[in-house]
Amino acid sequence: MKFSANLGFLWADRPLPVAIRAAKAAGFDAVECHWPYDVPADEVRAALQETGLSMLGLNTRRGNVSHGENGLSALPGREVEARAAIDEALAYARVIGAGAVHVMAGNTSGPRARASFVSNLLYACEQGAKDSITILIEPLNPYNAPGYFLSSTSLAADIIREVGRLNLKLMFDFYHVQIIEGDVTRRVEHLLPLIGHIQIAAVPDRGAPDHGELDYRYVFDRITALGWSRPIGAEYLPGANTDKTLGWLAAQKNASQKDHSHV
Ligand SMILES: O=C(O)[C@@H](O)C(=O)CO
Ligand SMILES: [Mg+2]
Repeated sequence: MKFSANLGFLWADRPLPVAIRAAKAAGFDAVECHWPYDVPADEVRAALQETGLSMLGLNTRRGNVSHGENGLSALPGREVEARAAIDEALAYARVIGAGAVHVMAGNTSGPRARASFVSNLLYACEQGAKDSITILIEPLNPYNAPGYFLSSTSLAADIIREVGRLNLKLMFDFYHVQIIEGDVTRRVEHLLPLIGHIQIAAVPDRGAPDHGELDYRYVFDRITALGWSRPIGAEYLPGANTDKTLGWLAAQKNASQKDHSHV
């Protein structure tokens, strides 16, 4: 199995280029991030080139975070800002060679919000398709993201079908999906054709994926059996020292080496 370090959480205590090097040293196969915009894209690209890691994805800006905003793309009347955030994310992704942009919906609800989201996603898909960039949408649970528009995988699947673009995909974060809906391994199987990226964390504390109510050894076996071979995003809260939380990664790497030596 392959894993991507989410540098929004892992090694978040250091500048992004340094965190990229730490992920390489720890044995990750790729990296991903949340909002890299304070760091010049050239510096990130240089660290990626030096380590040979790919940045899988990044998020659009959330808007006015101090006022509780958590994305702009489903907010009626905010289309100009939403599209500027999409343009900014796509431009950054192009410079660093990132394959995906997560378009954040925001805190809202109702039919006008849905229409705004669909229209902004169509825009994002059209712009992203020029450089083969995938657009991701991610349901977030109500504890971490109260009032977030995209509140379930079924709503996400409906919207993906309505937008009808091949480069619009679901970000299936086991942490959120377990809290929102449960039944995670049946759900990942059912939604597989729509899924563009998978993320993991322990539930309910969002720590390393080695404890809590989900047994990730079982989850990893199921995902592998379904044919998923792309890196899985480790998006968990490591506390003060990320390097001390990586026992689960070493265990997975050892297990895959043993599987290969038996072939
Ligand atoms: O799960 C999350 O919170 C993230 O994947 C994210 O991109 C938005 O907060
Ligand atoms: Mg996530």
